[in-house]
Order: sequence, then C-alpha cells, then structure tokens
Amino acid sequence: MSQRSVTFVTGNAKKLEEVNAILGAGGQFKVIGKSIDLPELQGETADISVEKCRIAARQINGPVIVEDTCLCYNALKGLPGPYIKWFLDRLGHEGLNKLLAGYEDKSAYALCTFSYSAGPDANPITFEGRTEGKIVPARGPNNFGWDPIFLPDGFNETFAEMNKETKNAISHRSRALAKLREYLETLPQ
Ligand SMILES: O=c1[nH]c(=O)c2ncn([C@@H]3O[C@H](COP(=O)(O)OP(=O)(O)OP(=O)(O)O)[C@@H](O)[C@H]3O)c2[nH]1
Ligand SMILES: [Mg+2]
Repeated sequence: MSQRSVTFVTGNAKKLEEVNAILGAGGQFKVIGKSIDLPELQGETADISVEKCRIAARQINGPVIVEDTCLCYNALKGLPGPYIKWFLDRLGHEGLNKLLAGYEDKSAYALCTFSYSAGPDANPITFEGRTEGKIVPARGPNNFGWDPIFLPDGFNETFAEMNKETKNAISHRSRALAKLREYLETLPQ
C-alpha cells in the first residue's frame, strides 16, 4: 500500500497535531502541515472553509485541505459560530460562560468543516463533522482553545480533561475527517 501525502494549510499547531493523529493513523496518509494564516470571509462556515481552501490551493499550487471550526451556542442561535476565535481571545473561558448567564439552555455544538481542493482551478468539496455538548466552567488543562469549557454529551470530562484518544474518537474534527478520508480513498493515486 503506497502512502498518500496530504497538505493541510493551517496557522494552528493544535489542529495539525490532531489531524496528524487522526488522518495519519494507520499510515495510509502522510499529513504535511503548512503554516499560512489565511484570510477568512464572514458568513456561513461552509463558505468560509471553501474560500480558505481556494486561497490555500492557489498559494500551494496543488492539492490541499483546510478546515474551519465553529463553536455554536443553541441559545444564541448558533453564535459565536465561526467568530469563536475572536470571542475566546477577547472574553476568555469565563466570558464565554457568562454569555449564557441569561439562558437556561447551555447546550452547544462543535462544528468542523474541512475542504479539499484538487488544485488552484478546482472547486473545493466540504466535509462536516459535529459533536453535541454543553458549555461549563473551565475544567482541565488550558492547551487548546475552548476545550476546557466544552463537555461533550454522554461524558463527564470536558474535551480538555479527557485523554487525546477519547477526544479524537468523538470530536467534530474526527467526524469530518472520517468523511474526508472516505473521499480521498476514492481518488486515483
Ligand atoms: O478547544 C478547542 N478545541 C478544538 O477542537 C478546536 N478547534 C479549533 N479551535 C479554536 O477555535 C477557533 C477556530 O478558528 P479557526 O477555525 O479559524 O482556526 P485558526 O484560525 O486557529 O486556524 P486556521 O484557520 O489557520 O486553520 C480557534 O480559536 C481555534 O484555536 C478549537 N478549540
Ligand atoms: Mg482561522
């Protein structure tokens, strides 16, 4: 079995670590990380991911994957959504909890949207993965984004508290990557 190389363009080292662990598992795919801070549109997450992918494919001048991650509060009709990076940066974990102070409903979902482009002139294809949970006061190591405040449904540990294997088995990212993997396997070598 020959190994396929996949170039993942992201400015986020933690994403790369997880994509390596998930898509790289089994040795079929070799993930090559390229750190480029891509401009991001405003709007729906699928459009953001697709546009990021077009720009990345032009810059790399070849096949690429990118992803965009959202944290969506049901009480806020999906916000902060794709703007979570800036909300987290300005408000921190405590502020992200306080946003829900006026609501009973603390439920939220993590959404990951990968896009694959075959090259600079190709139309990107998207693959979504979603994990349901709720927002709780921060628990666990503060290594990756909003992991400490996201408690996935059916678990007593936040994403930050659980071990990496458990997170990677149930995460928004791994669910999207399962679909992407299936697609990549259909492409000619
Ligand atoms: O606790 C977390 N668990 C995760 O599984 C996760 N995945 C992403 N994030 C954070 O959510 C924002 C997404 O923004 P984002 O998709 O634009 O990413 P980014 O700008 O960091 O990288 P990229 O766009 O270059 O790929 C950024 O603050 C990321 O750090 C996560 N936090
Ligand atoms: Mg980004």
